[in-house]
Amino acid sequence: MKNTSFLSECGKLLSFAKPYWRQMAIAIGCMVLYTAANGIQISLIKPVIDKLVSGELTTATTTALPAIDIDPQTDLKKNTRSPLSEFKKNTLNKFSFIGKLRERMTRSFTSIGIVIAILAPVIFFTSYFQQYYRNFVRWAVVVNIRNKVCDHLLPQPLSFFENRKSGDLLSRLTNDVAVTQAGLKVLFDEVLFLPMQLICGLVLAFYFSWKLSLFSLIIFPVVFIPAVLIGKKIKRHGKGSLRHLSELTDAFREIFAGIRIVKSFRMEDEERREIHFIGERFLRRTLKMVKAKSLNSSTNEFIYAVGLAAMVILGGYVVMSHQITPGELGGFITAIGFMVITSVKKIAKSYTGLQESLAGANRVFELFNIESNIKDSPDAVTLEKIEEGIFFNNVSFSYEGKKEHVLKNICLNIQKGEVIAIVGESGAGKSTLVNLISRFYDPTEGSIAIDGIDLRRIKRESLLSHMALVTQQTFLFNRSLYENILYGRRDATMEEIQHAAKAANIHEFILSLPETYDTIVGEMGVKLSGGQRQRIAIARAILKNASILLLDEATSSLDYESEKLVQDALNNLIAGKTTIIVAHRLSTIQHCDRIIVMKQGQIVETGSHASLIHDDGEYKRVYQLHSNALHT
Ligand SMILES: Nc1ncnc2c1ncn2[C@@H]1O[C@H](COP(=O)(O)OP(=O)(O)OP(=O)(O)O)[C@@H](O)[C@H]1O
Repeated sequence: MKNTSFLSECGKLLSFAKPYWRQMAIAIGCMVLYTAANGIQISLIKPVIDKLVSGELTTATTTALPAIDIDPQTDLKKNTRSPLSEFKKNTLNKFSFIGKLRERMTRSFTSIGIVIAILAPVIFFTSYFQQYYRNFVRWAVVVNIRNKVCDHLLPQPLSFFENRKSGDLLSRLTNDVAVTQAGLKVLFDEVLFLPMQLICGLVLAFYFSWKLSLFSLIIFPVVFIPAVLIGKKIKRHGKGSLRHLSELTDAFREIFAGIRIVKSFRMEDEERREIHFIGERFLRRTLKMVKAKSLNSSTNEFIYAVGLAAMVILGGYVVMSHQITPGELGGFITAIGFMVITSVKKIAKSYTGLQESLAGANRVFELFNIESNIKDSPDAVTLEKIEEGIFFNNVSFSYEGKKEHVLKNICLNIQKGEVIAIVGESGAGKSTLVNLISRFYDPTEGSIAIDGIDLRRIKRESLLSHMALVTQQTFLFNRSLYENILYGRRDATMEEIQHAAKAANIHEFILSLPETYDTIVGEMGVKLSGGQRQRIAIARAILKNASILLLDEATSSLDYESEKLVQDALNNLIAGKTTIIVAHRLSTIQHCDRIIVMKQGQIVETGSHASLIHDDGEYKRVYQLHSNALHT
C-alpha cells in the first residue's frame, strides 16, 4: 500500500461515515451546545469566588451591583488594567443587556444556582444525543466497512482465495476492523469534540487572564512533539502486532478445521507449541507498542506536572501583585484544568491511539486495493441458452506465479447434450480443465467459447447460471438440509426440493431423521456420511437444472453401496444435460459418449471406451492397471 499521510488516512476512514451525515450533523450540533453550556457554567465560577472573597455574596443578596463592572476588586486593579479587560468592559458596555443579564445571573447563590439548574436539562439532552449519535455513526461505519469488504472480496476470482490464508482474511475482518473501530471512537469522540472544548476553554482562559493564557500556550507544542514522534512507532508496531494476530487466527482455524488429522497423528503437542510460539511473537510485538504508548503518556504527564507548577507560581504572583482577582485565577485554573489541559491531553493521546487504529484500518484498506482479474468485459452479453456446445480453441494455462503450463494446446469440442469423461493420471490437469469451463480461471493462451462466444464476453452471472458443479469434497453449510438443497435455486418450492431429493436418492433418508428437512447438518456436513453429503449436493444440482454439469470425482471416495445410490442419482441428474465427468474409477464412465485421456496437460487420446480399448494406448494401459487392482 502507498505510504499515505495521516490526514488522508483519517479522511478515508471518515469517508465511510458519509451515508450517516445527518446523524453526524446532529451529534456535532449537540456537541456545540453541550460545550457552550459547560462554558457558561465555568464562567460562573469567577463571580462566586470574587464575591466569597469579598464577603459580598450571601444566599439572598438583594443589593443590586453596578450593571457593568461587577468586579469587586476593581480598585485593586485600577492601575493594572490590561488591554483585554478594557476591551471586555467596552464590549459589555455596548451590549449592556448582556451585562445586566450577567449581573442578574450572578446576584446571589440562588440566582447562580437557578442558572446552573436551567443549564442542567440542556446538558442532559445535548450530552445524551451527541453520545448516542456519535456511537450510532461509529457502529454503522464498522458494519459499512465489513459490508464493503465482503462486497469487494466475494466477486474475487478463486485464485485470490487460493493464494491467501483464510485466517488472515478472517483476522482482517474481525481483529483489524475492531482496531479500526477503536480509531473511529477516537475520531468521533475526541477529534471532533475536543477541539470545541479546547477552543471554549481557551476563550474562557483568555477572558480570565490573557497573560497566564499566553504562557499556557507554550505547553502545546511541547506536548505534541513526543506524540508525533512516538505515534509513528506505535503505528509500525501496531501493524506488526495485527499481522501476528492474523497468523494466530489462521493457525487456530487450521487446527480446528483439521482436528481429526491433528488427533489421529497425535500432533496436539506440536500444534500447541506452534500456537505458543506465534503467541510469543504477537506478545513481543504488542509489548513494543505498549512501551511506546506508555512512554508517550508518561512524557505528557511529566510536561503537565511541570506546566502546572509553573502556572501555580505565576498565578500566585499575578494575584498577589493584584494584576488579576482570585476569582479570575479560579476561573482560569478551572478553564485550563477542566477544558484546555484535559483536551490537550486527550488530543495527544488520540493522536497515538489513532495511529494504532490506522495500522488496522490500513490492513483493511489493503483489501480494497485488490483488483479482480476476472471481470466482465464492457461488451459482455447474457447467455440465454446453449444451442451448440463448448469449444476449447488451443487453450494453454498456467497458475498464477508459475511459468510451467499445466494445460497445453487443448483443442476440444463438446457438443450440446454430450456426456464426456476426462481420465488420466494424477496431476494431468483434469480438474484444471473443468475449472476453466466455469471460468474460475481464464486461459493463459487460446480461448474457450460457448456457442461461438468467448467466455470472457459472457456475463459471469449468466454463464454460471447454466452450470452446476458437483465435486468430491462436497461442501455443505451448517444449516438445515432444506437450506442446503435450496442453495441450488433460491426460489424453489418445498415440492421442487423434495422432488430433487427423491431424484438424488436422499429423500427417504431425510424423512427418517427426527427433524426431516429441518435437520442441521453440522459444520461442513459432519453429521452426514460421505455418500449422503454427495447426494445432497446432487439434489442441489438437480434443483438448479443447469444445462451444463461438471462432475469432478463425484463418486471416487464412496463404498460400493453408496456409490450405487450416488451413481443412480447422477444418472437422473445427467439425463439430457451436457456433462463433463472427471473420473478415476473407469468402471463408472464406460457408457459415456466420449472419453478424453489426458497426460501431462495434454489430450493424448479421445474416443469411446470400446475404441480406446481397441487402440491399445494409454487408456487401455490405465484400464488394465485398474482392473488388476480391483481383482487383487
Ligand atoms: N491452485 C493451484 N495453484 C497452483 N498449482 C495448481 C493448483 N491446482 C492444481 N495445480 C497444479 O496443476 C496441475 C494439475 O492439477 P489438476 O488438479 O488439474 O490435476 P488432476 O488431473 O485433476 O489431478 P487429480 O486427478 O490428482 O485430482 C498439478 O501439477 C497441480 O499441482
